[in-house]
Amino acid sequence: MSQGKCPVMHGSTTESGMSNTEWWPKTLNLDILHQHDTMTNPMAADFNYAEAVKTLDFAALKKDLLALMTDSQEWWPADWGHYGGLMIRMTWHAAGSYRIADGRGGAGTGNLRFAPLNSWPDNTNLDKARRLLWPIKKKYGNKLSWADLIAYAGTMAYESMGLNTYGFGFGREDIWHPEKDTYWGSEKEWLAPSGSENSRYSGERDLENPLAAVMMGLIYVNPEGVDGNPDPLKTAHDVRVTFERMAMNDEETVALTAGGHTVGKCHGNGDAALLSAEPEAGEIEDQGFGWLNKSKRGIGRDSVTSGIEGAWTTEPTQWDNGYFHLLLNYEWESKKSPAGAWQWEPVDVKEEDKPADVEDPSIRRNLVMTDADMAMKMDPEYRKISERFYQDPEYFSQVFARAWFKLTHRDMGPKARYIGPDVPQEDLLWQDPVPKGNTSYDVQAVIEKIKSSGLSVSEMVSTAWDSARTYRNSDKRGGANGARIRLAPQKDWPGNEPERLAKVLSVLENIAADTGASVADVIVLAGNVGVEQAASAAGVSVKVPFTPGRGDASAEMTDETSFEVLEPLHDGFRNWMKKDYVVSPEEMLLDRAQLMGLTACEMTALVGGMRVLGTNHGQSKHGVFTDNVGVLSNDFFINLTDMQYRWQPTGDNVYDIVDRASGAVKWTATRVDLVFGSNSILRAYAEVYAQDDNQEKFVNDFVAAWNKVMNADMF
Ligand code: HEM
Repeated sequence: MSQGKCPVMHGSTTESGMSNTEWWPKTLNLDILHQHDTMTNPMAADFNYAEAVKTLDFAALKKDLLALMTDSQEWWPADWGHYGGLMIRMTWHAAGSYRIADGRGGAGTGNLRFAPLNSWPDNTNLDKARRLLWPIKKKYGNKLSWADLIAYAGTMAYESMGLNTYGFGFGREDIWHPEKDTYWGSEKEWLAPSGSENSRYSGERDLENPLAAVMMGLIYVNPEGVDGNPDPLKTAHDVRVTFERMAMNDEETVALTAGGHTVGKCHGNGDAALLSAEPEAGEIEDQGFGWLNKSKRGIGRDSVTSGIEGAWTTEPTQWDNGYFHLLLNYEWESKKSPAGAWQWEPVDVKEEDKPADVEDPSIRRNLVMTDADMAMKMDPEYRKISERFYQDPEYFSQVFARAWFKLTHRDMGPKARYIGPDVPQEDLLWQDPVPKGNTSYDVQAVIEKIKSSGLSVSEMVSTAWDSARTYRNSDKRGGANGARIRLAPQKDWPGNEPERLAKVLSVLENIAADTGASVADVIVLAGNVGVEQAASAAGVSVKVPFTPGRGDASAEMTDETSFEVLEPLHDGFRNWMKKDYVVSPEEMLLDRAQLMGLTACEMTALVGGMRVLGTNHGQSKHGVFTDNVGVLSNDFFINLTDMQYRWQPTGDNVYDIVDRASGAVKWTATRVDLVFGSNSILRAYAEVYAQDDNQEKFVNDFVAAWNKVMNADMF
């Protein structure tokens, strides 16, 4: 070893150097399909959180949390002796990263513990909130996930401050490493203003999808104003866009903002430059704490979080109607906080309206509003709602309690996943309710009727696939349960081939009516029958497992608009793309596979099977490189890896498969097909399936992956 070289091998142990995706930025990042597996999970493989949490002593937990709220600790004292504001902000920031476009983000996984969220500028000092909760987490152990505790703490904070909350469902299972699939934006700088490099904005302030926050490192809008310039009307635009992307309408938005800021305060009584780095960049001796003020006191009345300073209401530890009273009755002027941030302060404020200092009740402090709060007064629509809430505090409390419940549960999916004594009885439209389905019909009789219905393998398999493929693991929405493929808007989506769909559905609906099975079950059963027939044609006898019990949702149970985000704009499994997108078709395939909870291997088996089953959208001739459509053979992989052929681009993501010897065009393929031959990892899988003795393995793997898709939403 030459002198001066480090004796420790770099790479595997100490630093990662350049990753493959950095060397070759266009390479597919298959890692997104291999997250949260048993190797990263400290719990035993048979640990089932949903079962464990059922054994939690819910009453004791509630009591402990209520006690914690007013048990101020010297290392991070509670403002006015109450941690409610801090806990609520933590819960809101955990839940508020949810966005409807891809269902990612949200409080459902406990991702606030990990980068980047644990270190986002907007999440400053929420590390303190989690450390305050640690004794409770430690006490209840594996029966209580961090994700549930983070969501519940804010809810209990509201209870402790006098709000009658709407309910709570447990059941959020923790992840153990940061999510690799969530796109938070392309900017390379925290809080980069719009218009800077890789900006998320284009045109007339059009926010890139699926993003829902206006800046890298914020949950929603900039509290000082758009790009830091106070202007409540401009901020109103940002608030509306971002809250809509969190599934909130105007009324819910006003309720949440006002209800959030009815309690707690902003922290900016000091110099933000004195704070240490965020947790992920902190010194080792800080032990995961960030934003420490090591040179000055930096706690209590001297703490700095957002840089804005002051409380919104006179009694910030009580649930009351003070927010609207003050917002609507005072004139507000824009001022700078001690930390130099823009904020709004009341003109000629009455002494009795001023809140007390957080440490010394004999001192009175000034009130404050952020630019977003001012939007609740200045935007005409928001103002109408604010005035109604001001006039009717009881109505405000009810709307807020429901919106808070939605905020903290929206990414949990169906109500069947909620656990605990406080789950509300009522079915809510945003939960996409599905009635319980019949389980006592004669499954074999249904199968026989399907077999003699005259439907082709392609028709049965495509319909079942289309019914199930809307499922996304991110927020557990969509899927075959409910048979919403019969209803608007799904039945009319071009990706569902409405004409073919209507024909197949009319046959399957009759079978459902004759047998007592739900249409949802019959759709899946027909798909299974198609797969079994195609496997048998390939000489492999398989029985696709089936569990009955799906229900049929009605149009009244379906919020059409909210289903629009589930429309597949690309489905690489059916070789379909609605239009050209910025990202490549193969990246969209990966995105869909990730949302469906598939591994790269399962994705490969499914694509290979779907191609030979004749399920390409509109029976497109591209991608079907077999002479035996409808037979579940491994032909796709055999032909893909056969050096007898070469692949020639012909434009529009389409390729000719040319016989090298004769020069004849044998079949045609798409980019998505070719990725299974070109990407080194996917090719490795394709080679497995192309091997001479692996036809049966291929069928079994296809069936297992198929079954996973068909049952993904059975909770
Ligand atoms: C319109 C978007 C919103 C903006 C721009 C915004 C902005 C802010 C800012 C700047 C702070 C001060 C943080 C600090 O310095 O400690 C804050 C605190 C807080 N926010 Fe919001 N917020 C918004 C919406 C919400 C919502 C929807 C909720 C909950 C439903 C909420 C609940 C709270 C609470 C409870 C605090 C007090 C934290 C404490 O007392 O430590 N906010 N917010």
